[in-house]
Amino acid sequence: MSLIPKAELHLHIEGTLEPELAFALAERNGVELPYAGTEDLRKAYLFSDLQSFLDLYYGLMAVLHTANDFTDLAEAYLARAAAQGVRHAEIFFDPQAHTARGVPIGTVVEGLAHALDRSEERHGISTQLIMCFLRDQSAESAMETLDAAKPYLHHIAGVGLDSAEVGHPPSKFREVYAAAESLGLRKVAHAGEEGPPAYIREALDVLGVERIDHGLRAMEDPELVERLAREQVPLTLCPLSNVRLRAVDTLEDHPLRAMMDAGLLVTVNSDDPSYFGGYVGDTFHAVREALALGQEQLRELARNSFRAAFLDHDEPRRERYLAAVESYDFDRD
Ligand SMILES: Nc1ncnc2[nH]cnc12
Ligand SMILES: [Zn+2]
Repeated sequence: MSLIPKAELHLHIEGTLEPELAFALAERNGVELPYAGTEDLRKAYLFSDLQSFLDLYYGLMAVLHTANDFTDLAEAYLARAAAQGVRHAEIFFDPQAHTARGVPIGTVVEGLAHALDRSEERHGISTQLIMCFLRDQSAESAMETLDAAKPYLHHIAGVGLDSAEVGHPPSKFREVYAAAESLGLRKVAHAGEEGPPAYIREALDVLGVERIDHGLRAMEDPELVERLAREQVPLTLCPLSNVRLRAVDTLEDHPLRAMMDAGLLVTVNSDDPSYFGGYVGDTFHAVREALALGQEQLRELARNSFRAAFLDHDEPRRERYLAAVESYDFDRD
């Protein structure tokens, strides 16, 4: 594991649901899970693509009901993240995956916010919350979700776009992103995970996003790479996720190093760490080993994470975090 101070910018809170917590919540809420136990559940974590993961990921959310459940989920993540060197976390959640099951958005946001509000004091991690629209649902549903979130916007920094990518281009969400912008929300979107480079361009040009989540397939389009490098558009890569969801064959084949060499502003993140075999400190360590990255490259990844973070409202904090990256002693790893 690498303890270098870092920001985590691509993390789905529902993807931190560990089997042990899932079973504890199932018992608390009287939910029957279709697995004999935690080991049986873990055995199901063999994915062939994004959709095969999403089916399990949405299914397991059945155990999340009360605000307290969401607090416990976020609290467990923050404790683990702190132990992995995370100093700042911008956390995704999927409101439609809960409202569709009858759990109101207020229950979700207030439950998460309860943990996030005490995160700095308990774990030394500053936090922000990013609400994602499910791109395989309709644009109308996304707009209804934004409307439903209005009483809770003091807890929400931005909007994102996730779920099954292919066939659901960013342009489908033009109006809801415009509405989010007029509410003062920051904008990011998953693009180029399984979808083509054209989706990355659309996310930038049609939605006006400030960061691209994944952006892996940008490497197929040299002109796009040149633009992303010139504009220093942050890409929140998730290498362990890409291996588990078969976007790349092995970690050794991951283009992270090539992307850094091309001058891209890349960050390394865990995506859904409970499902993909590691939290972000584990991910730093894994890419270091697989791609033979040096200390200066790890420092660059950590520096990039704070440069790409939504910390504009508190530049002195960003400077403190960056100073901690520069002075980090790798003997601690
Ligand atoms: N890697 C991923 N891609 C798209 N949607 C997601 N939701 C949770 N993880 C995701
Ligand atoms: Zn993701």
